[in-house]
Amino acid sequence: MKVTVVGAGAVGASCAEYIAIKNFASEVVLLDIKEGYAEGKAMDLMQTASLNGFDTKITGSTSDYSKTANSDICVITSGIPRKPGMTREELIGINAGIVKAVSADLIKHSPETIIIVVSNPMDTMTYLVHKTTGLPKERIIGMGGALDSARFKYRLAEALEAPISDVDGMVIGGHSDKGMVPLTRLATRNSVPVTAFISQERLDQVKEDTKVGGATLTGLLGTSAWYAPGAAVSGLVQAIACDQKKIYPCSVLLNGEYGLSDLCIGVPVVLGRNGIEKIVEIELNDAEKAHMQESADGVNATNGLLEL
Ligand SMILES: NC(=O)C1=CN([C@@H]2O[C@H](COP(=O)(O)OP(=O)(O)OC[C@H]3O[C@@H](n4cnc5c(N)ncnc54)[C@H](O)[C@@H]3O)[C@@H](O)[C@H]2O)C=CC1
Ligand SMILES: O=C([O-])CC(=O)C(=O)O
Repeated sequence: MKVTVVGAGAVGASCAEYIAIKNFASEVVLLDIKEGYAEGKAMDLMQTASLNGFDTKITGSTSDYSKTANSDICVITSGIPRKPGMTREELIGINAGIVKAVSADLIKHSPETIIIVVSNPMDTMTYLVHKTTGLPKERIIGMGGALDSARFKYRLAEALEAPISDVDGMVIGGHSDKGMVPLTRLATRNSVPVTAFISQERLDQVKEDTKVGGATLTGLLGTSAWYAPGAAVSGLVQAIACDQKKIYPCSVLLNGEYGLSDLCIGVPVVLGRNGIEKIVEIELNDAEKAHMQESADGVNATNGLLEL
């Protein structure tokens, strides 16, 4: 199993590290445009192999896509991150050109690959990859919901004063400060609805804290987060590589599911060796449907800024 990660910055390197530590891939190629940077990150990570007990071979490349040839999975993290006070959508001007060029270079050398898009604004970048590569829709996956759901569970556990392993919940919708739809109605603590333990008011606070999870970290760090994003990507990569058939909310091209078409937005999917093996349709209530439609309107507005 060969995995390429484009962008050896904060998220790309974290993602490569978690993939390696989980020890399921034979090879990870890190590629970056900055001379020597990916090679340096790869060497540093390889020097953790004997300490962390993995056999994955990590190599680096400066813009040489021949090194990525025949990758089973390619992850795109190249592009600029936001700074405090910015929205993800403001990154479109620079990141669209990068994502378009990178995805074209990747499929030239790995025509059968599955692409995972991370660069922001992620739902729109995922849509761009669909529009410009023509890869089958099962093989283009945007990562956002896995991360947002992890943050939701963190906030739920905090509010419930419960261990995170006792908590389950999912965030669908767009990966944006306003567009996320944390499904509080379906969140549980060990199969018991969380509303049995906390007030609606506290749950609403959990929902709001989840939606601004990325912005909160950007305010604290001065740039956006990387540990949980890297871990979330590694989860998707592992689900595909190991044919786990796990359900993760991912940004995928919809064709009528959830009453939406011609956009990529977060919905639960089954991930396996073929990429997106099934889109899971949950029965939403009226408020959730309205929130999902608002979220889709936001994603469509950003998609409208693309020069296709
Ligand atoms: N979807 C999600 O949940 C998340 C998305 N992100 C996004 O991921 C992206 C990367 O974030 P960070 O790693 O923190 O940024 P970073 O600045 O640390 O790393 C980005 C890397 O991309 C490289 N790069 C730029 N243009 C390139 C090109 N044409 N080819 C190859 N490499 C190129 C840069 O040299 C840099 O090393 C940002 O757009 C950020 O908003 C970050 C966290 C979560
Ligand atoms: O907040 C950002 O800009 C990066 C990101 O998508 C996240 O951490 O959720």
